Parts: sequence; C-alpha cells; structure tokens
Amino acid sequence: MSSILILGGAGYIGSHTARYFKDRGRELVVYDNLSTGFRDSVKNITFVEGDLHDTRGLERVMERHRVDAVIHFAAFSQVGESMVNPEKYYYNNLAGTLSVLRAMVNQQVQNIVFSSTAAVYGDPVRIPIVETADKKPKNIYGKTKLIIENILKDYEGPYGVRSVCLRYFNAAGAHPDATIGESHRPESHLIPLVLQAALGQRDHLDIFGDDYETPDGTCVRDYIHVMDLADAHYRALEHLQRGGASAAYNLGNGSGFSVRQVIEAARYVTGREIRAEVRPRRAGDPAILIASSDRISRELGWQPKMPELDRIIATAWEWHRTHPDGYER
Ligand SMILES: NC(=O)c1ccc[n+]([C@@H]2O[C@H](COP(=O)([O-])OP(=O)(O)OC[C@H]3O[C@@H](n4cnc5c(N)ncnc54)[C@H](O)[C@@H]3O)[C@@H](O)[C@H]2O)c1
Ligand SMILES: O=c1ccn([C@@H]2O[C@H](COP(=O)(O)OP(=O)(O)O[C@H]3O[C@H](CO)[C@@H](O)[C@H](O)[C@H]3O)[C@@H](O)[C@H]2O)c(=O)[nH]1
Repeated sequence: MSSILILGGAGYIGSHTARYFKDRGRELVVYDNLSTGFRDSVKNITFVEGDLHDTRGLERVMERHRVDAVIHFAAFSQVGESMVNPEKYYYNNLAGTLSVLRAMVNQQVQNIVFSSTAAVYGDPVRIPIVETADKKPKNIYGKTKLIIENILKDYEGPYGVRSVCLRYFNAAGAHPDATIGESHRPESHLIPLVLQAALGQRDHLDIFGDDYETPDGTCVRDYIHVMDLADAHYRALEHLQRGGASAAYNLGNGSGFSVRQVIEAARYVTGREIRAEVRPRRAGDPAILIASSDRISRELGWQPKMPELDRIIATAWEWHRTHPDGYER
C-alpha cells in the first residue's frame, strides 16, 4: 500500500495533521529532524529521524514506504527571528525544500501539499485577503515561503509535480483530547505565551506595539484552529490524489482579533490574572491579517468547525494546563 510522507510531522501543526490522517486509516510516515519538534507528539506513528537536506535519506524513505504524496511542514517559522538571521531561514526553508523536490523528482512522487503562510502577502491593501492579492512579504520568513510557492509552479510542467499551497493565518489551539498541543522552545507565539502567563510561568506578556492603525493599536490576526488546518490538509491531499489541479488556498476564520482581545479572551477562559506590558513593535509585523477562505470552501468544501476564539483558546488551555512543561525532550 502506498503512503504519505509527512515532513516536519513532529512539529505543532504536523503532529495534529498526522493524527488526523492516522485516525482516518491513512498510511503515513513522519520524517523530522526534531530541531523544533518532539518525538512524543507522534507516538504510535511510523517515524524516521532525518533532515530535509539529506536528499538520499528522503529518497530511501520514499522508496521503502512507497510514498505517493508529500505533506511538507518542515521549516523555521518565526517572523522576528527571520529578520535577524535570514541565512538560517534561506538555508533551511529554501535549500531544504529544493532537496525535497529533488528527491520527489528522482522518485517520481508527484503530489505535494505545502505549508505556506499569510506572511506572503505583507501589508494587505484590502481586508479580508483573497488569494489573488499582491504578495509583498515584509519579512524574510514570508519571502522564503513565496519563493517556494513560485518554484513549485515551475516543477509542474517538466516533472509533473502538482501542488496545493495552504496559506495558513495564525494556527492555534490543541487536539480536543489534549494529548498533543502547541510547544515551541523557546516559545514565541502569542497564545501559548499568554497561557504561560496565566499559569504563572511568566510574570507578564509583552505586547509588541500599541501604536498600529487598528482599533486598540495592537496587531490584529486571524486565529485558526489546528484541527481545522488538519482537515484542510486532508481535503487538499484527496484533491491532488483525485488528479485535481495545483492551487493555493488561504486558511483562516475571516475574523480578526487584536493582541489585547486575545489576552482578554484568555483571562475569561482561564479565570486567571494575566499581566501585560507594552513594548516597542517587533520588526516585520503587518498591522492586520485577516483571511478570506472562500476559495477553499468553494473548491474543496472546507469549513472551520471551531471558529470561535474562546473555544480555540479553551483547547489550548486544556493542553497547557495538563502539560505545563510541554513534551519531554
Ligand atoms: N504556526 C503557525 O501559525 C503557522 C502559520 C503559517 C504557516 N506555518 C507553517 O507551518 C509549518 C509548521 O509550523 P509549526 O508551527 O507546526 O512549526 P514547528 O516548528 O512546530 O514544526 C516544524 C517541524 O519541522 C521540523 N523541521 C524543521 N526543519 C527541518 C529540517 N531541516 N529537516 C527535518 N525536519 C525539520 C521541526 O523539527 C518541526 O518538527 C511551517 O512550515 C510553518 O512555516 C505555521
Ligand atoms: O509576546 C508576544 C508575541 C506576539 N505578539 C504579537 O502577537 C501577534 C501574533 O504573533 P505570533 O503568535 O508570533 O504570530 P505571527 O507573527 O503573526 O506569525 C504566525 O502567523 C503567521 C501567519 O499569519 C505564520 O506564518 C507564522 O509562522 C506564525 O508564527 C503579532 O502581532 C505579534 O507582534 C505580542 O504582542 N507579544
């Protein structure tokens, strides 16, 4: 039986997606170098430790597991860090993906679902953002993802590689059974940081700028539940395996919440005190990112099942509360 290769499947979104596929009886193998991921996030799932840059290693896995499709999550993904260390991002995200594509071409694997991002758009001219909007990334991280999207288009004609690029807005939440959840070390994402403050693991949360042109001056983002993202990957892969055309889709809930609103919602959900202090802006942050996900709803029938911010935060809280130290290393 053929299987799906999940690159970066031991990370936050990858592990939830791997679980979602496994629960639906799909054969899969996770390949990850554990640089930011955790072996314990993919218990009971076939796992190979390896690096994207090891083309031959990837080819061996593709051969051995009869891989006919790749879902590619493996990347570095911190906006702020990409601005101070661009080389780290170009080398891992871009050079790493070229190695994946070489292995796919050599092994004639022709379907790929790629983790792209809202960061490809930069400062949007219109809200909500549609897929055809201008793409002028404001940070190096977004640039690496946009370059890869363009490279993928060039691999279709000559090599027959069809791709779906999923441009997620801000992934959040945890599996409803709270056995897996979000864990980055060091943590840089807003919701886990807010919940760490609620747990008393941090004294307060830094708000990066309150002088943006938004209703309360803090940045607005579109938070999307990680299980809704997993479902979108499932649909995207089925689409490719049915012979569907290459495409790019936004994934968000279509509503934006400011940093202050997220903190307020977390206070409500947790019932805990959360202190916050305003700091200067973080480099590379657009003021507002809100998705239109109409295209994926129309073409793949995707609809978010957990769009409410309080519920998203409640699932994250259940994970953080029961796993205050995250996964074991
Ligand atoms: N978290 C978000 O809000 C968000 C939003 C938009 C896009 N994305 C994209 O989604 C993907 C997953 O994000 P995440 O939040 O789950 O990140 P994550 O850091 O939790 O997961 C990334 C995984 O890739 C692995 N990895 C990284 N470089 C590798 C390499 N060279 N070889 C093998 N494995 C490697 C890491 O060990 C980790 O398990 C990334 O591509 C990210 O850019 C994330
Ligand atoms: O301690 C913190 C951390 C974050 N923020 C702000 O909170 C918002 C969300 O930040 P974060 O959780 O770091 O996410 P983003 O920088 O928006 O990036 C996420 O969302 C992008 C898509 O929108 C993805 O591409 C990235 O991979 C993913 O990390 C931003 O305005 C940050 O400035 C703070 O004010 N204080």
